[in-house]
Amino acid sequence: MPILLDGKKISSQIKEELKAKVEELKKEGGKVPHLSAILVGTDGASQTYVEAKVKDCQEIGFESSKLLFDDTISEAELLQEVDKLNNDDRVDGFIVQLPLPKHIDVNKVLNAIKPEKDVDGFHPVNYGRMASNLPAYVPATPFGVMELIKRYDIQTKGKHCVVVGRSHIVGSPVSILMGSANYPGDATVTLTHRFTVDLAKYTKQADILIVAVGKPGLITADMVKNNVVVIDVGTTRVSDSSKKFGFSLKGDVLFDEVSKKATHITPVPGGVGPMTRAGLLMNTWLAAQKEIYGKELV
Ligand SMILES: Nc1nc(=O)c2c([nH]1)NC[C@@H]1CN(c3ccc(C(=O)N[C@@H](CCC(=O)O)C(=O)O)cc3)C=[N+]21
Repeated sequence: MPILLDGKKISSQIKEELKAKVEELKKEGGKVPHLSAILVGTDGASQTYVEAKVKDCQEIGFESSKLLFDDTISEAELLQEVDKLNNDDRVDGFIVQLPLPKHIDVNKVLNAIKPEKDVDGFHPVNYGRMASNLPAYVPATPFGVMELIKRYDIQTKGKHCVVVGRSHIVGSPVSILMGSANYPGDATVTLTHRFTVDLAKYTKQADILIVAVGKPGLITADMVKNNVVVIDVGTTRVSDSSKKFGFSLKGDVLFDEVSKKATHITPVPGGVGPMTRAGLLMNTWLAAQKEIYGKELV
């Protein structure tokens, strides 16, 4: 049986570590980190995620706040709210929960966030710094993937890492990080996406397979080789009447069959999802300590 990459356990460890740091900081009379979230509309998954973030903050002693807006809010009004948070000294970092309603230009909103407070790491300045191997906020999900690899001591140097999905939030940054001159990194990276012809041809070559598409069951056992490390970033809600809330979470990988060939694999739920939340907390800590931007000119 493969080793389960237990994101729930590792994220709890990270939260304990941050909690200890907050307690230390309080003793020294320092300012407690404050994370804020903007949520537009009533998308179920987004609400759940923002609630979870508030709970995480409470658990480790961070301050948090959420700003809720109707999905009729105009782009101009939302940009004003972003600016308020940019200029609010009490707030160390904030996120604008995605997706946004169609009438709002996502890039305009993300670009309006001060890079110093962009704890999601979605601003082009943070993306560019990350790609240049400069201090930057790494987006929460890529952070979670890297941290799982690190804490399970998985070797990446010289390995063939195949990434499926090229989103700006997961696939692209993960491919940059895995190919970078760091640990985790130093891998040979293949980035595949919706126009890749014969996906299986590539996934079969993977020593490390990272899948971030959002299509349940995309990766089957015949698409991987033996002894592969599998990281499944997909968390799609699929209706399931046997479940309390009427849905279950499904990854992009058919866990039961693929796990038979893997040395390490993430479960869904309980894999990358909780690590994403830990990544956001970590970035908020870095923002409050001014670790990324405080000590140099941007
Ligand atoms: N500005 C912004 N930043 C984000 O980071 C962001 C976003 N918008 N929009 C939506 C996606 C999705 N996302 C998840 C976070 C945690 C879990 C998570 O904790 N999942 C748990 C299960 C949670 C449950 O039971 O529903 C798990 O996989 O075990 C999942 C998905 C963050 N996102």
